[in-house]
Amino acid sequence: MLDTATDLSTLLKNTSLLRQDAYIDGEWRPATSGKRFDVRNPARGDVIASVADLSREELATAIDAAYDAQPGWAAKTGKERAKIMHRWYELMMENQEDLAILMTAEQGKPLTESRTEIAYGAGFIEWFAEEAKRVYGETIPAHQPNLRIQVIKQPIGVAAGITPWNFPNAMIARKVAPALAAGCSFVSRPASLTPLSALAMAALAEEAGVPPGVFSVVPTTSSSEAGKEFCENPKVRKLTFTGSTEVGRTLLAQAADQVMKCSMELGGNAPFIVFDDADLDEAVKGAIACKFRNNGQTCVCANRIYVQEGVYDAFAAKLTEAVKALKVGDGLDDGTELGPLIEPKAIEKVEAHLKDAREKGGEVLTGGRPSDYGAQFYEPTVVKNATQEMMVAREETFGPFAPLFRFTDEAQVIEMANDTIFGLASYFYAKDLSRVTKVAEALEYGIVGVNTGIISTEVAPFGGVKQSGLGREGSRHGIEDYLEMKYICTDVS
Ligand SMILES: NC(=O)C1=CN([C@@H]2O[C@H](COP(=O)(O)OP(=O)(O)OC[C@H]3O[C@@H](n4cnc5c(N)ncnc54)[C@H](OP(=O)(O)O)[C@@H]3O)[C@@H](O)[C@H]2O)C=CC1
Ligand SMILES: O=C(O)[C@H](O)CS(=O)(=O)O
Repeated sequence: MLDTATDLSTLLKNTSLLRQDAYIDGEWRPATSGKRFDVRNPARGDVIASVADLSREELATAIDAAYDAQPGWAAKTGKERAKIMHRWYELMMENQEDLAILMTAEQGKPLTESRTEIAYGAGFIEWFAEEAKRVYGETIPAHQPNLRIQVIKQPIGVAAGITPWNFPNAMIARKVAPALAAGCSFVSRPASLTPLSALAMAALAEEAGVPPGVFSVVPTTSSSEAGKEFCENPKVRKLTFTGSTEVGRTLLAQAADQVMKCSMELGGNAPFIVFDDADLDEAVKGAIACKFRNNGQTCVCANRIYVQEGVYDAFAAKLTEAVKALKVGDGLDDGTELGPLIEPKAIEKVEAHLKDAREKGGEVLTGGRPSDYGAQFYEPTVVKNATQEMMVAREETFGPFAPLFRFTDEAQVIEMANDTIFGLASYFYAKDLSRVTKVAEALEYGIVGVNTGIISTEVAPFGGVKQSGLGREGSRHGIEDYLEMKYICTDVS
């Protein structure tokens, strides 16, 4: 259990990872105003840190530093950037346990999940360290004998990132890694609920030899001011955001004035489909992993579970039994599988979706109430007889609420699954090869998990279609969003 910043540092082997000042241009700085904001442990609500609360003007100084440092960073060879990034990766993994403790302390997820996220985030730094060496151009046979045509790729310049509280390390790593690999500099504004992970990443980047100004972390509670500075400052050429579609729309509108290149990883409403030829035990395991990872607080969590008529009752019974066995508790305690939700409004959203489902015919099979464990805890919940008319079919729950919908055939379930403005992740369990091929092609989503509930990896292109976002993160594609393509036409006559 945690109750003060002092307690948090006593849990760490490397206490230098607990940083509470901003990291700008290679220096650790308090806000000039002296303002600070509290970071609380969501399991008990106790204050565990007090972090510098920067002004918009101070964010501008970080952008100035990024602008000044970027040419020197881009002038290094890809191999030189890769060497520094590899060292950063190594330091993240050497400090994995302390980074995981910091993450669980501020975000609440079980330590096992925090450890996994640190490896996932570090994996992006390792992956893009290698990609730094492979930013290839091309030559094109010219349309006239006296001309030579080249295409080269160059870093876009200063990139700015705004990230959410649910993956406080990996969402930053997924952006800063391709940016630095491409030769860009990066200013990171973490969620005010979870700044400690970002600041610890900066401490390790500094130790790894990332030059001053190339990577800065600017905590502030003025999120809208941060967004405006990033969108309006002419030195920023790239905005990358992960969070809700609502905020994504705001940022895209703000970035339009400068025609700024944007990457958007936004909201989702993932369908999880169980066909009558599925392995039901495997489907239950996949549903548990997909629905309850991070306590349902991920944009790729199953939000709607569709089960074919012939196996509905059997699947509902098996899933309910497995959900009842999930252990709710403090993320720092061994064996915890479901930690707290991040803040009171998250509890309110789960309660709203449950109330609406009950009013529209839903029947609770397990859970359906806050947990006695503590104010921010909720019993994992399964509801049967869910319908498309319910709120959960339109909105992301972002919590431990699993609604079971019935369907009869492929055409019907594909229509229901695609009936949403979102298009990030989708999942289905089936064995028939023809069915698997046709359904995977028919689902209007950027990501399709087939007979698996976990799709997150740095090696694949992560991103959504429709109103779930723009661009892809991870994979060999992820670096393209931080590069500009230049076409050179030379008359050699
Ligand atoms: N596609 C994806 O990969 C992901 C999508 N999401 C989606 O985000 C939502 C939950 O995450 P949540 O963090 O609440 O999402 P929000 O969109 O509310 O917040 C995301 C980040 O944006 C900041 N922010 C909020 N308002 C503004 C603004 N006007 N201008 C600039 N920045 C702003 C927040 O700051 P602060 O919190 O300090 O106010 C936070 O750092 C869900 O809809 C979820 O699906 C979340 C994670 C990943
Ligand atoms: O914030 C999220 O939900 C992440 O994008 C999901 S994942 O990348 O960790 O799967």
